[in-house]
Amino acid sequence: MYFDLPTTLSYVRGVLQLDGDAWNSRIDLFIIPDFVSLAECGRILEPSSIMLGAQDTFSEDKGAYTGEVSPLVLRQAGATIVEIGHAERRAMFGETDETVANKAGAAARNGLVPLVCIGEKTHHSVASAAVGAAIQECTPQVASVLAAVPDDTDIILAYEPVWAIGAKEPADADHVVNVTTELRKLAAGRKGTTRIVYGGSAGPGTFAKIADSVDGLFLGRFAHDIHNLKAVIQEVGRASSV
Ligand SMILES: O=C(CO)COP(=O)(O)O
Repeated sequence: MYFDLPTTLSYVRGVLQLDGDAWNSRIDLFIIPDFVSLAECGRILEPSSIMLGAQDTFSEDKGAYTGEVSPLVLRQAGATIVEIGHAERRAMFGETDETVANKAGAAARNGLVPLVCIGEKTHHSVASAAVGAAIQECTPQVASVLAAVPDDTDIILAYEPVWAIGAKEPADADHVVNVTTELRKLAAGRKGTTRIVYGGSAGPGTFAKIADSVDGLFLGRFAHDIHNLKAVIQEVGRASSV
């Protein structure tokens, strides 16, 4: 909800026009606009390989759930990804691990890639304690989702420590590496791909330091400026080609 409708559409057109060499075929880019803008964004992005996502979904496909948004309709409207359980949904709208898991199952049932946000609420000042506490808090968030989706579903886990969202700086690289390395083990042996992206004040310089343990970034405010977005994509391209 940072953008209004015209701003979203002009932003998406701008991303489409980014220089062709801003990213290479090894980088997947997704944009996740609000529900109302989604279908029009899909039409704009159609000629490109940029993926479209929704910011939430309901857990049922059809029925008496006035005001909710069906994962079936999201798929029909052009979404291929759906974000679930963002920290704001959990904090302000009462979403629990169970709600999130049900939504992830609904996304998978409809052929959408669930992009599930996980992350600890607070940050301990002692680094070693912070890692252990984060793993403890995130483990049930991940486990409940893995139990709710078929084993061959491709999923994305967005590790977003709540305290690092909307902050001045991203989480410390060592913290991200240590936590995501452990969380990745929970998905070992799955048939589907499990990608982990980092979010929370991510920007220039964030990816290179954590590239060994994460597959990408989930950019918020920093990406609102297309030039910033382009700079980060180029940086990710450099870091992932070495
Ligand atoms: O919540 C986020 C992405 O979902 C991160 O937002 P910021 O990068 O603005 O902190």
